[in-house]
Amino acid sequence: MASTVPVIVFSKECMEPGTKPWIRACDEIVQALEHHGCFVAEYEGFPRELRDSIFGIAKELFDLPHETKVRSPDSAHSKGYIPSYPGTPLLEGLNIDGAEKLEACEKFTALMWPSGNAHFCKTAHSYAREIAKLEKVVTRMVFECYGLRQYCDSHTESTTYLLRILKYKKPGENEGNINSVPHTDKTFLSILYQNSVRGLEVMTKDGEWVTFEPSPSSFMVMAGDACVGWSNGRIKPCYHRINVREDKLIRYSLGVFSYNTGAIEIPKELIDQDHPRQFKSFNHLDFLRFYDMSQGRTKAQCLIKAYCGV
Ligand SMILES: O=C(O)CCC(=O)C(=O)O
Ligand SMILES: [Fe+2]
Repeated sequence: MASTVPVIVFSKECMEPGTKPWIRACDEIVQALEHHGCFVAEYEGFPRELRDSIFGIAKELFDLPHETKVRSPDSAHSKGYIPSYPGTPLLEGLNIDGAEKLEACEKFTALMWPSGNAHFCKTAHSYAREIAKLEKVVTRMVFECYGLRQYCDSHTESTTYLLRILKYKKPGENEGNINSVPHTDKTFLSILYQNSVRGLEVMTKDGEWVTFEPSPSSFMVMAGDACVGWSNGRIKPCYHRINVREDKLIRYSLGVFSYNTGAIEIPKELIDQDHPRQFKSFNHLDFLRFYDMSQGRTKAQCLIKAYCGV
């Protein structure tokens, strides 16, 4: 039988800490992350105005001339402009680092539109904040499920978010489809949202590739390498790739990636006889520098063991 990725409904009640639906969701999320490294969040409260406007601002952004897009600061770990490369001619991406903060969105908008674009700025910022809110709920549920509520606030306070906006162009006559290298993200958690053009595939525990079925309220939540390390290996990394087969339309995808700006300690509560320590404590941003220095395809693999495994 084909594998499936668990779907978890985030109703209004379920987002209220301590309610029965909350407690049930905590359990389901940890089960999903331990087995598959991912789950689909059906986020019922995702605001309609964002559903209606988010892909419009993505289009507006990529429609800007190349000379404008390259103004985006090109810093480390794929945080600047990702132009279409010869190897991946159909992919283009732009990143807003710290997009949960209004100033970061304002700065980015001013670079792209020196005469201003308030609609872009407001929409990108509201989107990043909304998904950061969802990420915080998921994170708190994971901490609570493991009995680690006392560590959650300091973790959340030192979390920052990168908003990545991606465009996969339709292939021309003699161009093949897009098929990216399977990889894990170097994040704590990644939350992906996309338009109706399928393309995201995640590997389930049975080693099968499962295609994410997009819908206006569906988000793919994936564990990144930092979450694997923090959980002492209980949570699995999520291998994923992009395989766009629908060649008639443009695929837009938005990623909200969480990173911790401080040290990540492996909670002592997650280390016992059955789960001996697998990782040393690590600094997430130093881990990203290690990723930047790693070579070629090894970068795509789950690197946390190589970085701080014991
Ligand atoms: O296009 C997507 O939906 C995902 C892109 C991705 O995996 C990444 O940016 O790490
Ligand atoms: Fe990814």
